[in-house]
Amino acid sequence: MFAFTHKQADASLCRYAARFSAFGRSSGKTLAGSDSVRRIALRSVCIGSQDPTHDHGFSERPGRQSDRQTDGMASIADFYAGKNVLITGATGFMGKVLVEKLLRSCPGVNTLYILVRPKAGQSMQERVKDMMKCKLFDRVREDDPDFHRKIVPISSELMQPGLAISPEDVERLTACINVVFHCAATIRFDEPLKHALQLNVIATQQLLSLAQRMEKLEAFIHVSTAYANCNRRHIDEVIYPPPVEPKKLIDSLEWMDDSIVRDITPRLIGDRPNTYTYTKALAEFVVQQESSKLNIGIIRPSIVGASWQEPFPGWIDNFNGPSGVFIAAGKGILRTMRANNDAVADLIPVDVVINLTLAVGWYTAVHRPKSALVYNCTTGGINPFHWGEIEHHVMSTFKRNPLEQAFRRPNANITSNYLINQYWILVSHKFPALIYDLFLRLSGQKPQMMRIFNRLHKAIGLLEYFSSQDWEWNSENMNMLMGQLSPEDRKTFNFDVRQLNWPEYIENYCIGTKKYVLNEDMSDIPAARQHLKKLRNIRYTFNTVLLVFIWRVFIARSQMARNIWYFVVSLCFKFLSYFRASSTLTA
Ligand SMILES: CCCCCCCCCCCCCCCCCCCC(=O)SCCNC(=O)CCNC(=O)[C@H](O)C(C)(C)COP(=O)(O)OP(=O)(O)OC[C@H]1O[C@@H](n2cnc3c(N)ncnc32)[C@H](O)[C@@H]1OP(=O)(O)O
Ligand SMILES: NC(=O)C1=CN([C@@H]2O[C@H](COP(=O)(O)OP(=O)(O)OC[C@H]3O[C@@H](n4cnc5c(N)ncnc54)[C@H](OP(=O)(O)O)[C@@H]3O)[C@@H](O)[C@H]2O)C=CC1
Repeated sequence: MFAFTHKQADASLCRYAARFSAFGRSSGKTLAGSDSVRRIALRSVCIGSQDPTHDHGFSERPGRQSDRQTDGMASIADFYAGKNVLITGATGFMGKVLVEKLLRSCPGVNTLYILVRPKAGQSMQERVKDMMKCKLFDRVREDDPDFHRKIVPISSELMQPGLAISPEDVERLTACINVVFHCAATIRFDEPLKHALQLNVIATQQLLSLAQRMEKLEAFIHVSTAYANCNRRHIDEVIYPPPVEPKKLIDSLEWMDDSIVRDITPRLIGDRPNTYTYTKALAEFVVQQESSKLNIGIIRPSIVGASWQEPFPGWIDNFNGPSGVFIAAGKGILRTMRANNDAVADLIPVDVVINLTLAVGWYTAVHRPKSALVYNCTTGGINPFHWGEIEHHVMSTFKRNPLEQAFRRPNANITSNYLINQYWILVSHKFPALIYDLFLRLSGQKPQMMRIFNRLHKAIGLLEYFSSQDWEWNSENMNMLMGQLSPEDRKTFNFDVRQLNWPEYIENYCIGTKKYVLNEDMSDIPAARQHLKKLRNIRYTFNTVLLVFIWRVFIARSQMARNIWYFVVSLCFKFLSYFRASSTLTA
């Protein structure tokens, strides 16, 4: 808990943020990367931590709400009616689905304030305009063509002190916001620690400080990840002690230059696979520290995939997690990957996560649990499906609905054996890439396949940790919440994954990657099939040429190879004659 006032907290966080922004520019003035410095650095940040908290009591928090609703069974849409909602990460994958669902299923919602930054040469307004044109919003557009009037973008760069929100906007938000959904984060697995800390932890801290100043705030919902504690096998709905006290880490990294931080990062993150899961765990702790002052809910989704039902099946807009793997396999580029066939593939559809998130917003505001409630949002313990089954359904879907301009016919296999995987990487990835690049060179083009494979191997390498083992998540709070919903809300905000039909979901997911990520037209499938036939003919021709070449090099030149060849051929011939004779006899 912070022992100082909100204003002081803000000032101190702004200082951290300002110092962090200066890090990249200050490398010349900081200490050199000697071993002793690294040791001191590590010692200064590795400290003991607290006990887990799991308090399900409910409390009154005086002075937080002006127009509180107390009827636990009131509908979720009714709760959001007239409310002002603040959303971070609204331009991201999950944020967009959250905005869409709020507009569609809670038509009475007053205003959605979304924190957006200018990016890639586009102003904040242009980005929001583009976002609202997205196909995802088709159903909302049909219901209310004027829906954009409810969306108010607020310029904000979360990496900056005070989140770079103007004083006028701060005033506006603190006066009217009822519910906050914090979705923004860097989800890259290779993010430098300082950057991940700045966005996932410090920005969260700053948002919490802002939230404390919101006069009408009823709930603060933080989106975490089920893998924040992936160093444990069994994960309960509690906030585990952080690997390090966030404030100490922030203070310690302050004086280190980027190269030292890079060197000590593996020691700091310890048994976590990347800076993403590490900083998300720290963020949970930071959020928990505010739970005596705010009504807080924490959602922990596992691997978020395409939509299951809403607004339509298979909606997806990025290459993250399994989507990139499915696409690479469908394009015939990815042929092998390390994954455990029998491990649970804990995918969760994005619409399920968003339905749960909105329900948690409602429940947290209405019931005000005494401490932050954590909701593990996973499928493995309820309706398990395995990577081996996923492989089968992905391959079968892409064979029936091929992607355009595939590199080879889709035929990917997963294996948990390192050596077998390395063998197939050599034979099925590197060798064809070399041949293709040779062909490109000879035809006067720039070679590119080897570069693509190197990037693919880097990406796959970062995912293997998650596809090679499984975890057990307790999801009591998700079940408890389901029991709290009215039958109507259970339908409108469905997060009951027992009803999920995996083969159908995976098929829609793969088709979704084709339609919405690659923007391919379903009417071009016959041409894509023709292309696969052409690839099959190229393969047959290539194999025949290879066989003739081997025959010329070895068989025609060596008596011993010729003898072995005749022996094998006569053996085959004898077998054939034997089977033909025995089948004639039985007939
Ligand atoms: C064998 C086949 C059968 C299938 C069955 C088996 C499947 C096993 C699948 C296993 C999946 C396991 C997934 C586990 C995930 C655990 C998740 C934990 C949950 C979470 O909380 S967070 C969400 C997950 N986060 C991520 O997935 C992020 C991972 N990505 C990264 O960290 C970086 O993107 C990466 C991989 C380091 C690459 O970085 P970089 O090289 O810098 O590239 P960019 O990201 O900048 O992308 C550049 C450009 O390329 C496009 N892109 C990215 N990936 C692909 C791809 N696979 N194919 C084609 N194109 C791709 C990307 O969109 C960018 O395009 P722009 O136009 O935007 O420039
Ligand atoms: N996808 C998944 O599989 C899972 C995701 N999660 C969690 O869900 C949340 C949302 O993830 P997802 O939607 O997939 O992620 P995305 O990467 O799609 O979206 C991230 C969002 O954060 C915003 N953001 C990032 N950096 C900044 C910044 N410096 N200033 C302002 N905004 C910024 C992005 O804005 P911009 O468009 O400007 O970049 C974007 O809106 C995250 O908290 C993530 O940890 C949890 C489990 C699984």
